[in-house]
Amino acid sequence: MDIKTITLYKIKMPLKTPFSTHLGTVKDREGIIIEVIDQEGRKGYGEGVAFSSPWYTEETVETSYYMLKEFLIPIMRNAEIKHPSEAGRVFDAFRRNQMAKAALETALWDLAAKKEDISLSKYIGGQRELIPSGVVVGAKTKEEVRRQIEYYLESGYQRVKIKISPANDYEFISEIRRFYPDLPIMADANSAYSLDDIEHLKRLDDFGLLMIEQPLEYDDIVDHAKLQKELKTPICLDESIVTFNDARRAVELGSCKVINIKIGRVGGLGTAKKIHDYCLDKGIQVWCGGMLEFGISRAHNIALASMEGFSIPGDISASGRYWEEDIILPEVTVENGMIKVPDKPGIGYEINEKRLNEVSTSKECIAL
Ligand SMILES: O=C(O)CCC(=O)c1ccccc1C(=O)O
Ligand SMILES: [Mg+2]
Repeated sequence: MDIKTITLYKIKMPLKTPFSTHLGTVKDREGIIIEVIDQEGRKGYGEGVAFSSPWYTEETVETSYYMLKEFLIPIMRNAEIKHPSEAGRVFDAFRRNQMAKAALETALWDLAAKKEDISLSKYIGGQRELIPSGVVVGAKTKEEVRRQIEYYLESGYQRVKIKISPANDYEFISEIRRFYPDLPIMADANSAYSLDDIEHLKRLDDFGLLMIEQPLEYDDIVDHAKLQKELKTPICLDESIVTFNDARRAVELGSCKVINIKIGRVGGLGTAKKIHDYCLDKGIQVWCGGMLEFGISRAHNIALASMEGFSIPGDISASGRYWEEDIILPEVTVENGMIKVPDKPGIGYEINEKRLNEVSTSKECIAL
């Protein structure tokens, strides 16, 4: 792809409001921004979505940075990648580290679409011009949950996801149902339950949740299959799906009825597309997950969610949901619950250079 240089930025930005799950609270978001430049001066952007500590997956900002610098960028010197769809196979010479791989791979997709002078959405076969948006509430009290939901509904969001655990699930969801009997809600447990909680989880069936996300262990597909047989509420897998074969096996086992696709978690847009195509064929619903991301990953998510199978509103909210000022221009906005898919080349957003520099804690340019 004639790459000349790859620049890695580490950035850090405070969230507008802290985001809590039963696993902890995120106040400041650190991440990696990648800029690839080709011989003709075209620029492609990717974002590393690992967190500062390994609470969601085993990767961190520092481990993905290390992987990028020591292995993924060096292997590009020998591999001669002609199209971004080949990058996944090249990077799979190294085990896992999906978020590091996705950060670089998505930058190549942006660049390749820009070379063809079409939007990334069109480039990957997306069809939607508008995508439905959803918002996630990660709050500590039911009052906070109610206040946030009221605010987001006024802002036009039409689907709400709530973070739950055995300590607050019934309290939070019954409170929401009391005020919003018909609101489409989903609940994300981030592995807060075990099979011992089957009776407890059955009580949630009465609330008519769209789905419950990742109730059991982060690497499980066997116990989820047992649980799905007992629950009316559809199970959606997030953490358990890290590769295409994870998705295939989970579907074959009946571990879930829905899959949350995150580009970072599955190692890139190539695998994300492949999981989408497979699920569309098998009648498994998919939607696009979120990682409290900055604008570049948000833009990649929008392109992905423009594909046919993404019929359920994803965790793709406006830039302003998390940031005082994002690193892209224009920022992502939500109108009547929908996000407009950009039609400009590549990800379709410009980089807000001033903001990027303001929030950068380091910058390193590597020649290829
Ligand atoms: O709005 C978003 O970006 C996020 C949502 C979210 O639920 C999440 C945020 C950070 C880590 C994991 C998850 C998750 O989907 O489990
Ligand atoms: Mg989740």
